[in-house]
Amino acid sequence: ILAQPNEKPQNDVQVLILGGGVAGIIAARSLHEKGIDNFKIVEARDELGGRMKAFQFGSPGKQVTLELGANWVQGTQTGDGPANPIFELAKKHNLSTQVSDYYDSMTTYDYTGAVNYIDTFNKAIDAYTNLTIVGGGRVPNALVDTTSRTGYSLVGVKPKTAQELASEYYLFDWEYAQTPEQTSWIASSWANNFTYDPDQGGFSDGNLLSIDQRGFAHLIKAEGDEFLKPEQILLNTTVKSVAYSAHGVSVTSVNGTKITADYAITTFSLGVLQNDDVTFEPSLPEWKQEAIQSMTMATYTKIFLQFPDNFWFDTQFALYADRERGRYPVWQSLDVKGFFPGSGIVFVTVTGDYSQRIEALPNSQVQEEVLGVLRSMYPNVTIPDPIAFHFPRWFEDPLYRGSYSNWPSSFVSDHHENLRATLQERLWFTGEAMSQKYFGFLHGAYFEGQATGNSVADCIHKGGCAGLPHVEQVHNASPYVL
Ligand SMILES: Cc1cc2nc3c(=O)[nH]c(=O)nc-3n(C[C@H](O)[C@H](O)[C@H](O)COP(=O)(O)OP(=O)(O)OC[C@H]3O[C@@H](n4cnc5c(N)ncnc54)[C@H](O)[C@@H]3O)c2cc1C
Repeated sequence: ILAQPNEKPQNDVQVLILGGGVAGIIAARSLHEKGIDNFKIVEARDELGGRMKAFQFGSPGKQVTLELGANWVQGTQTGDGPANPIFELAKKHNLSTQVSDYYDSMTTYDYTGAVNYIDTFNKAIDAYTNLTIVGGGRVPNALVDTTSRTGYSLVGVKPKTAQELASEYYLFDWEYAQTPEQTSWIASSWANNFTYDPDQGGFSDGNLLSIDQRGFAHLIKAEGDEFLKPEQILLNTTVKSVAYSAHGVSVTSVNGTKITADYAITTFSLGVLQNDDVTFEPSLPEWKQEAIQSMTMATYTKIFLQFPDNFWFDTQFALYADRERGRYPVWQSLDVKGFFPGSGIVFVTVTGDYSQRIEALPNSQVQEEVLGVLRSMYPNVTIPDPIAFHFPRWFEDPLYRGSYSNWPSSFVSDHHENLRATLQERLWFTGEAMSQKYFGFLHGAYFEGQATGNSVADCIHKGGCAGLPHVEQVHNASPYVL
């Protein structure tokens, strides 16, 4: 039977929220707060939280709950200034955290062993601060973006030695998960200033590490428990395709379930969108694809080791300067006061291309390389085999394809607008990668989820809306002329 021309098709729900991470849950909360409860969150995994993902680590009897993904509340609050909403959720849900002392609890090493180069390290802190101030200062003058490497050079910083390069790495790559060459000067300065610099509208320069044994994701799960009903959550359901038109959306899962809705909000990571892990019908327009492929999905990898006994530094952090920049550089002890004393756990972080490299290797080879670095750091200690060893492969994981987004200097404001833009007035895009000020961060996912949830609710209340606009073609400010 053909539908009558004016008959409005009945959809299963008003809004489908695709993905149950921070952005999805906060989008749902915003809908709920505006009186829209006819929504469903569709999540591939068996739990909510997304990239807030805990696991049990350690040999039997010595196990601790640690975080494979997000671990820090980055920027908290200064006085009664703006607060990081993740900090507020951590307080509200009594999350157990510890102050992470990035700058003053540091021991330095290079490939010859323990070497004190704290002076070099402190100079790198000043260089980075200067980089972000001058980078932010380009915005009011409408100066063109460049890479952060260009920025460093323009503020007179040209690291050369292994110790200088490791110090730079700690300030830069360890945050953005990519090199200064791969990263926008303006966008990285903004992300830094709006998060860490209260003088620029940021929260604070404090960082809290979650040590909560319910997992860091407890804060977002507990928030969800306050308003989500069981019928609003569909777990263990991997979305395969999303069909969209001016009349609504239809979502099909890998096991064939089909759900229709008036609106859909996708929260898939940038990596998932880039890799066609979910397909769209019709395929995404050229301007949307250009935006998706022009932003970068970076990777940040924590490699966990547990030893029978602690033989290492007694600070929270250690920096290792290899001959090769980015080779197992940032070490963090959890076997330290306030964290998990007696646990025998230490972890090392790699990022960017180095993360992709180790994901392609067998665990045994990565373990050997890491032990080799420890032997360089401690030439006089006989390093035993670890009793537990683990690292996640975020880049290979088809639900993420990396850890968080990073903004390259070729990604311009119009691309950013197009990344967020609505399709056919029905299909909305949100998540950390869509945040202009806080891409990469949990609070970026939060603010984007909130903004999208509010916009979709307003749209429904108005009986429809155009959604967020796009730019059909992204042009150079002044064209190339032959
Ligand atoms: C290793 C690592 C360290 C980090 N450290 C920090 C930190 O210390 N502090 C900080 O602020 N941020 C950190 N981040 C970033 C932070 O975790 C993210 O910005 C944030 O969690 C993103 O939330 P989201 O809702 O946008 O995306 P996601 O959490 O990715 O949510 C999307 C959801 O979609 C689901 N999904 C994907 N594909 C499908 C499909 N086909 N069908 C159904 N569901 C699907 C996923 O399972 C996921 O639950 C880190 C991330 C990683 C990976």
